[in-house]
Amino acid sequence: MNNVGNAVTAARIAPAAVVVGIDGPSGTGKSSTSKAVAAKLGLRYLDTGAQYRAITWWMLSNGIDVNDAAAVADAAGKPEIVSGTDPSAPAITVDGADAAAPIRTQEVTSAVSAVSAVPEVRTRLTELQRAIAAEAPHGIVVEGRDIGTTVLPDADLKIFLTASAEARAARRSGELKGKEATDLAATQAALVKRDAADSGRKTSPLAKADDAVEVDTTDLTLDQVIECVVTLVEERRSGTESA
Ligand SMILES: Nc1ncnc2c1ncn2[C@@H]1O[C@H](COP(=O)(O)OP(=O)(O)OP(=O)(O)O)[C@@H](O)[C@H]1O
Ligand SMILES: Nc1ccn([C@H]2C[C@H](O)[C@@H](COP(=O)(O)O)O2)c(=O)n1
Repeated sequence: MNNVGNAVTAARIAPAAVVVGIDGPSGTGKSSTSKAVAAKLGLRYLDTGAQYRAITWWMLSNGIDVNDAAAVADAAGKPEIVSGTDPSAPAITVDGADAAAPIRTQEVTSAVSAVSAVPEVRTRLTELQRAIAAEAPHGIVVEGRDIGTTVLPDADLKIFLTASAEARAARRSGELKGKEATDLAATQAALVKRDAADSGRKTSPLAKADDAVEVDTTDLTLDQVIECVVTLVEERRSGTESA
């Protein structure tokens, strides 16, 4: 076969790039599911929550009052945030410094909803997220709170994960065991409070897109959720699913 023939065959065989948005409240399994689905399907992966955490960490490290929306807005353009998109080794740097560990502290978790509610922060990160998604050669799984509604409204597939507050708190407590005291009721209260703040803000709140597929993960294992999403992506790619 000549070069033109090879190129035509390759184009027929290679699946088109696919863009998947996965949203949902905290602890529903977005990160675990997104990473696994991306790895299985050879797609890139973007954790937009890590970006909101990174900008929050920068604000705290630079003495910005995170409850002063005007101060946060003024500083929103200053930090340089770089996200890796390898699902097996997600990375994030702020001004060249590795931010993977510091963005997971309780201090950042408590402050992130206030910083995320500032429109200038959202505009900046939304632009960054769209640019990263546009550059993914075979497609990408992007997880967050507003991917289906705002960041990538034309995504090929939108998933909205849910789970009961009890199940989510139990999952989180399992993660914390041995590291911090695990008070299930306090963990659940903190989750519910952060969800309320994220759902209640004016600019691109946590919400299910009208055309998203809702998956309740309360009684599903992580493997079952991953399998479900992989099947939905494959159906979407082959055009066999009902719209
Ligand atoms: N279906 C499931 N069954 C049991 N445990 C799960 C399930 N899905 C995820 N988990 C576990 O729950 C914890 C939270 O999952 P994960 O971090 O993926 O959630 P998330 O939605 O990304 O949370 P956040 O928005 O707070 O980052 C992890 O320890 C993960 O292993
Ligand atoms: N698209 C997004 C992603 C995240 N956020 C905010 C709201 C969350 O509470 C916070 C941390 O996210 P997590 O690491 O828990 O996924 O970031 C948002 O507003 N929009």
